[in-house]
Amino acid sequence: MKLAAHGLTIAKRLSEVSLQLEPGSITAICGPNGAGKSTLLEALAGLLAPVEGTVALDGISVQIMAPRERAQLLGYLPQAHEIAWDVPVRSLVELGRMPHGDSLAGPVDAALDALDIAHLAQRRAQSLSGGETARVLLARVLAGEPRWILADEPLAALDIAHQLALLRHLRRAADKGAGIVLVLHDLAHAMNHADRVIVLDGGKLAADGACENALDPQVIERVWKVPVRWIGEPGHRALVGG
Ligand SMILES: Nc1ncnc2c1ncn2[C@@H]1O[C@H](COP(=O)(O)OP(=O)(O)OP(=O)(O)O)[C@@H](O)[C@H]1O
Repeated sequence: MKLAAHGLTIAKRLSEVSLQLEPGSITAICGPNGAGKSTLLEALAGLLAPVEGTVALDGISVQIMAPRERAQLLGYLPQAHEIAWDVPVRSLVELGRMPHGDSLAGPVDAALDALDIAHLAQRRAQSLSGGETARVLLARVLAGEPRWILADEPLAALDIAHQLALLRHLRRAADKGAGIVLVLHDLAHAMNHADRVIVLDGGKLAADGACENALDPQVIERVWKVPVRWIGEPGHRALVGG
């Protein structure tokens, strides 16, 4: 099930972005602040109407899909990690099952385990730390077992151990056929863990391809305006100032 954007234009935010995303892989969307990353992700999730262009899942516009069907297929984690309801963590994660009309224990337990929050299941949601909140909201997305996971900065509030555990989990989901699309500021995580990187700059595609090419130091210097170089081995690279 392919997710494709065609000539996607959103006034002053995105300009003629076209791309086809493949299931079974991890795609990172990178770019400086204000480049349009969250806008692109929201549009891919069908939550933002484009001025021009289309977003389609296997040729069917995500805009015209019934919200319930769309939510079964596309799991979206927004950038703002806020929980409005002070309900127990487990109930919140169970909300991820809403598109399916059930609260099946299997996927809920799997999501709690994947995000290492099973021990928090009975805690009130608003008593959690920032990183715990982020993991709970991501667990809600995973509990819905969507075909696509679209997550805006899912690693931002997480410590390094939970970042790496989440990346391993997303890789396993991709290996089982899910399409994973992550907005990432950490270019080293993108380099080491994505199959493909899309670089946005000023609402336009600045690079799109294999990590080594899309995050070439020349691209980074052009887009982020900082001289850098990669050190370390493939899969374990670190970015340092050039
Ligand atoms: N609702 C909105 N109405 C008008 N402009 C918006 C709106 N939301 C975002 N923008 C603008 O669109 C541009 C792209 O925003 P977007 O949030 O997609 O960027 P981003 O790449 O995700 O940035 P960041 O790294 O800072 O999160 C920015 O200039 C932003 O100010």
